[in-house]
Amino acid sequence: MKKLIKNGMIVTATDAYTGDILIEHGVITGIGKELSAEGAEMIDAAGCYVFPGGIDPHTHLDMPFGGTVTADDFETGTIAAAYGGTTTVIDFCLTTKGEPLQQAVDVWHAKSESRAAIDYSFHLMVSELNDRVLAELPGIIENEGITSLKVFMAYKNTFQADDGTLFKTLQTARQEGALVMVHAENGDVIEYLVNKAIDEGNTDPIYHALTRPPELEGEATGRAAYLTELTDSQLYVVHVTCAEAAWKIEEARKKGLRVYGETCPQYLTLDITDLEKPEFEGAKYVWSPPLREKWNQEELWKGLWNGSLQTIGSDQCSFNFKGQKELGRGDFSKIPNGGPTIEDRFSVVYSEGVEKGRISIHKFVDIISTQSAKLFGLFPQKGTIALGSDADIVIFDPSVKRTLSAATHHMNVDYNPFEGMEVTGEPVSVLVRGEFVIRDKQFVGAPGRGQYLRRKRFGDAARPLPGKAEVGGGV
Ligand SMILES: NC(=O)NCCC(=O)O
Ligand SMILES: [Zn+2]
Ligand SMILES: [Zn+2]
Repeated sequence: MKKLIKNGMIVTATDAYTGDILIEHGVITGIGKELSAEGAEMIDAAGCYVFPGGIDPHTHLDMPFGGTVTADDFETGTIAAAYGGTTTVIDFCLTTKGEPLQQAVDVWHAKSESRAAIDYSFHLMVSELNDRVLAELPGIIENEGITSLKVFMAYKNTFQADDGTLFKTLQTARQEGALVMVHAENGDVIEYLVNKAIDEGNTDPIYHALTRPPELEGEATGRAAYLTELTDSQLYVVHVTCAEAAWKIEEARKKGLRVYGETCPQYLTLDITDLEKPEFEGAKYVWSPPLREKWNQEELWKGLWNGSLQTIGSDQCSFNFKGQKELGRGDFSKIPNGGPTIEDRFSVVYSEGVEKGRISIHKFVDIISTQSAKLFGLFPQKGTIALGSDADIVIFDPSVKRTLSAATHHMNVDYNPFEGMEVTGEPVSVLVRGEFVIRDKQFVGAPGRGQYLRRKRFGDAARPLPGKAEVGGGV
């Protein structure tokens, strides 16, 4: 059925104007003033912003980690994401050494296809790059449309790959048009510091942060950037937490390298003192890389504003406090790393960023949606409000004031790291491909309605040609 969203303030990464949006067959077919369309359902957006749906480029749903599995799967995670204004997620498909890549991808399809309530895609983890993987990878990129590869430089003895693997992944990505993503921390030195701390009886959650100092994130970020330069490839550094890493990305970009950075709402708002909360509550704030000293937050905001950081990922990786985070009582290294942030990513960044005057509303749209669509080969199908784009839309009321809490969130987890935070603004209704998923703050979608997205290769639209149908992927 046709829909007409009337009188909202339409905001993209570049424009803001009051107008109407016509939706037919899931895509935007009209944008203008005082549009009318026979038989269309009218949706009043007066007093609200009308944003492109949020794109979360970094989630871990239904993921095994640290001897347990994340509390949110593709059903609960994507429903919570939709409540929060996110209409697409890109999740990390894990691989293990020796396993055919297609088998790993099939496992991720099985986790998601009947469960996802919003659209989704996968990045592929590269744990080794031998002849077998080299032979299989081009087919996965082409057939699955998985055009981003993830290399962990930390988590020794589990996910960590060596520098040779990172180097070969960058080379392959250059040839195949893929974007290499790195978790940038020096895993070898961290392993040494963690063992030393435990041996010395330093087992509380705060030691998670103290054994992963910012220099080790900056060092790994710089190393990855040099390898990117050497291979003339492209690099995306996930979850940047600190000035040391942000400055390395800035330096690489000044050299003209294709190096990009993501940060997360938790690094913009929470800090290392949260790990000192009593009664083991500090475990709720264990992420890798860890929360940093507060002054880093303004450096991250500056990086977003000046363009050295491009995107905001949630790094959703939820574990219950009871029974999961508690696995690390008496040994911080056994606390499952990660937290529940998929739902509040959009509103925390809007409220702390736009409402507090740190970024413009266009920059907000850019970092919460548009840049992820561009970097990960989804633009302009996703990431903007334009003729022909999917009607992934958030109707957002900027006048609402509310308090974030586990008591009211929709994630399948028993705490919220932003508990008690006052935010301004709330997604009222959210549409994915023209269908309501959230209507008047209620979930009206269904698990399984989300579609898997095959993505374009990195930089495919660096120069779109007139007469060719497809554009997108350009940055
Ligand atoms: N970030 C985190 O602590 N957990 C999720 C896994 C990862 O992204 O490193
Ligand atoms: Zn990571
Ligand atoms: Zn992650």
